[in-house]
Amino acid sequence: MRVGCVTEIKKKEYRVGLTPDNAKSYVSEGHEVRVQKGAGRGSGFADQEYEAAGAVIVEEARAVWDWAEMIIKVKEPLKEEYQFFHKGLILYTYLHIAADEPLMNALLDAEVKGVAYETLMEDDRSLPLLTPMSQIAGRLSVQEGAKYLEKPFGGEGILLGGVPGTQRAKVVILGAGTVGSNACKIAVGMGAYTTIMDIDLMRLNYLDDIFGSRIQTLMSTDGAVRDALAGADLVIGSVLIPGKAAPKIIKKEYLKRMKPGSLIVDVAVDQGGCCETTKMTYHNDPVYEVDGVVHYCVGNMPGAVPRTSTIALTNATIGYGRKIAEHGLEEACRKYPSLYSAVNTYEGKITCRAVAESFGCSYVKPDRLME
Ligand SMILES: NC(=O)C1=CN([C@@H]2O[C@H](COP(=O)(O)OP(=O)(O)OC[C@H]3O[C@@H](n4cnc5c(N)ncnc54)[C@H](O)[C@@H]3O)[C@@H](O)[C@H]2O)C=CC1
Ligand SMILES: CC(=O)C(=O)O
Repeated sequence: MRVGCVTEIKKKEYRVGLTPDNAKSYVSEGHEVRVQKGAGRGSGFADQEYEAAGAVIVEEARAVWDWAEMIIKVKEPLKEEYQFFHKGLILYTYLHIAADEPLMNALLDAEVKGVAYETLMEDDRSLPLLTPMSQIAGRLSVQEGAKYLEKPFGGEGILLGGVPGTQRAKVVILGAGTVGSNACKIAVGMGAYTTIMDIDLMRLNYLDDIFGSRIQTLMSTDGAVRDALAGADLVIGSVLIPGKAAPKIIKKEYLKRMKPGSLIVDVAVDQGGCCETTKMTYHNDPVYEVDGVVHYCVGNMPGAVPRTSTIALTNATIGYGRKIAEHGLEEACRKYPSLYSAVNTYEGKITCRAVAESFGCSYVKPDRLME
């Protein structure tokens, strides 16, 4: 298969979809690999390393997109990239279509086979291609939260762990999955008074077993969320219903009950955000204020630590990518059926139920189209 990797063009995105080691794996299995010049630089990988691995470096993005049968990326394509879509192209990347109708339409119009990292679900309901970035974003959410609670950065000026004789900061984490549990680990480690909420009691049981009395677990109901926000210094939004737009569990009216200078880090912004006042921000200008509450809503948080993130992401994506390259998407799905869950668009149809439900559109099971 002809496998291509392009430079990410999202603002301050330094990750890359393919490392030189990954390129070597594809080449050694008989595939051809093209990489856009400089694609790996932000993650510390030089063009020469890709060449040594057997990849061909080309100057222009178009020379990769037009040639490739499969493009391996990190972030959802931006509007400038839609012109490169072509029929039958396998696009293996984060797509987050439920929050991006123009992208959905562009993929359907061009009949791209959109294989989304974030919806690939294994039999045990794990999300192996989302997990590594969620681990990173969860840990970063508290790190960034600590920074933007500092007065010079617009926050209320509270230290997460406090010092003897002062109040610790109150951290409320909404969603106890991968982002939430990683945020919890760091918040507890920094000495914050930490509450974590979910609708899944099993997740709360699990975290209670791990952290014991160092955390407060709470069932996430509308009233409990509203009350928890009232005393919070740092709120982390980490809810997910895979493939769907995030539920808006932080209502605008609740902000009025929050402390001036408190902070919401809405990690779920890539699925549209779990707060009614969330708007996507970027690393170069990550925060804004609504009703005195600071919002941090960066949709590519792991892009801030690209060396760690690229390696963590590609450790997970390479295995499925090699299966697709070896067998083609259709045969790979038949042999490894969990791959069907990643196919969001195919032959101009939406093939992910949750995405279709988010837009009230019809949905076709991908295996029916691939018969
Ligand atoms: N902004 C960024 O850079 C990044 C964003 N993310 C996003 O973070 C979000 C969370 O991802 P993961 O932790 O991996 O998902 P996950 O599936 O591991 O956890 C989500 C949790 O949310 C819970 N949940 C669903 N509805 C809820 C509600 N109404 N109240 C409370 N909890 C609720 C679920 O039960 C689940 O435990 C996703 O949208 C993901 O795409 C992930 C990585 C980077
Ligand atoms: C999950 C995702 O969209 C990211 O890591 O940027």
